[in-house]
Amino acid sequence: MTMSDRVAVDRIARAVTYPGPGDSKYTRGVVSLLTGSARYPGAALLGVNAAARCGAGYVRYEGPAAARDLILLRRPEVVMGASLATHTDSWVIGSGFPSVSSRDLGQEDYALAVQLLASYAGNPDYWEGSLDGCLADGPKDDCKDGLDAHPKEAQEDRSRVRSEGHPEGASCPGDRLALHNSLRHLVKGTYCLVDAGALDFFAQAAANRPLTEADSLRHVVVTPHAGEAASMLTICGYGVTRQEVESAPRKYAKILADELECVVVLKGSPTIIYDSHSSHELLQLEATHWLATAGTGDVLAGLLGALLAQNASAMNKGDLDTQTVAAAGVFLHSLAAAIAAGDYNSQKALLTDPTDSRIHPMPAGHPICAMDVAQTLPAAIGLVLDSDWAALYRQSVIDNAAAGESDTDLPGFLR
Ligand SMILES: NC(=O)C1=CN([C@@H]2O[C@H](COP(=O)(O)OP(=O)(O)OC[C@H]3O[C@@H](n4cnc5c(N)ncnc54)[C@H](OP(=O)(O)O)[C@@H]3O)[C@@H](O)[C@H]2O)[C@@H](O)CC1
Ligand SMILES: Nc1ncnc2c1ncn2[C@@H]1O[C@H](COP(=O)(O)OP(=O)(O)O)[C@@H](O)[C@H]1O
Repeated sequence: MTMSDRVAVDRIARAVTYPGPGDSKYTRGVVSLLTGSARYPGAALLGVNAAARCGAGYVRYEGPAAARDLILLRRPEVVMGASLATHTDSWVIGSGFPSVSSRDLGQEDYALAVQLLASYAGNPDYWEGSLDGCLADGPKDDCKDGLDAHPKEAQEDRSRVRSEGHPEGASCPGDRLALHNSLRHLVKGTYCLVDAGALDFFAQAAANRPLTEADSLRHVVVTPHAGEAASMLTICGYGVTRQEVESAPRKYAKILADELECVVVLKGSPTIIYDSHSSHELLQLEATHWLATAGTGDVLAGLLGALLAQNASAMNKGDLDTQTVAAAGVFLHSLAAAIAAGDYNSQKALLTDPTDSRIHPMPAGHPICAMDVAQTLPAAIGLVLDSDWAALYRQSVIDNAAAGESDTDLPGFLR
């Protein structure tokens, strides 16, 4: 039976965190975005902007020169270059891709995309067929910093990937097996947000996965809109149109999540966040409709990637689940849009109980563009951190510390 709940601040506050004195840029979440294309460089800027503005410790970018130039002008804090060899807690793949093809992405980014997507799809062998005819060089060697922040085992995996390179560099079967194993291991401790032009490739790899590999899918969140969900469902063997998904989004979010065994964020109004592992459905009903404008999905992808990175260690310890983190991203996206648009109805509905009859209609705001949503993310995060629910959560952290844990884990303001 499907359990259903509204996405509300009490549910998601746990995934929105303060930095503490023990934090560094590495512990606050390293997110790597493989996004944008010569055709859609703007999508890359929107995603890195969102990731940087919502508190990731470190944002890396990999993509075409047009997007890199644009990003460096607007967000100089973003570090250029990301590969299998670099330390990362999460990947964002696909916003601004027309498709996953060497023609659209260039050979190196194509090779990186297929290896990552196939591995996260629980089908690490799938990339071999996809790379046929693509003469990829070894992974880029220009981004080795940050390795010390990960455990020794993961460092060894990255070193192996570096020295053995892409599949073409690993010619004998033993090398390939070792590389496969390293890729499998790398994707297990990290998270992946799959969006836009990477969704079909991911669905294809996941639909053909061997049953033994389903675990890596637990680390994946996919963010289709109705048209993209219809295409993914068709790949999974359901002949579904966009109109059918739009008319029954809850039904199709569940089918897609169950097929792929990952968290599905089916975007629209409402947005549905479905987790096949818990059979739990979360609904975001109160987003301002000013959000319906080009590029806001790219902002959501960057924001979700950053939240996955920030919460990776809590999720790996089992203290937090991927669906809650995904719901936190959708909530913050809606709240940031409501703030940007001056839509006080939406803001109040998000932060209080919408069935409360004391809520009176208020100004419904004005148009926004996607970059405005990225700009107001810090304010949205501040509101969540100031909410009663965040206070309650902080109190539970204090109580746990008082029950025997060291207070060095507490953020400074709590000690
Ligand atoms: N600034 C940038 O760089 C931006 C880059 N972006 C990037 O662009 C890429 C493409 O993503 P996307 O979502 O724009 O197009 P996609 O899903 O391929 O649909 C294509 C066609 O499907 C139709 N159609 C779909 N939905 C419909 C509907 N509800 N109602 C009616 N028709 C609908 C419609 O075609 P029609 O049916 O009219 O022939 C439409 O032309 C992706 O990588 C994304 O990240 C964008 O984020 C924007 C900002
Ligand atoms: N009518 C609406 N009301 C509220 N939010 C909406 C509405 N329509 C779309 N959205 C939201 O806007 C965003 C659009 O994302 P997407 O379709 O991927 O656009 P793009 O690819 O142009 O970035 C999603 O977060 C979606 O949930």
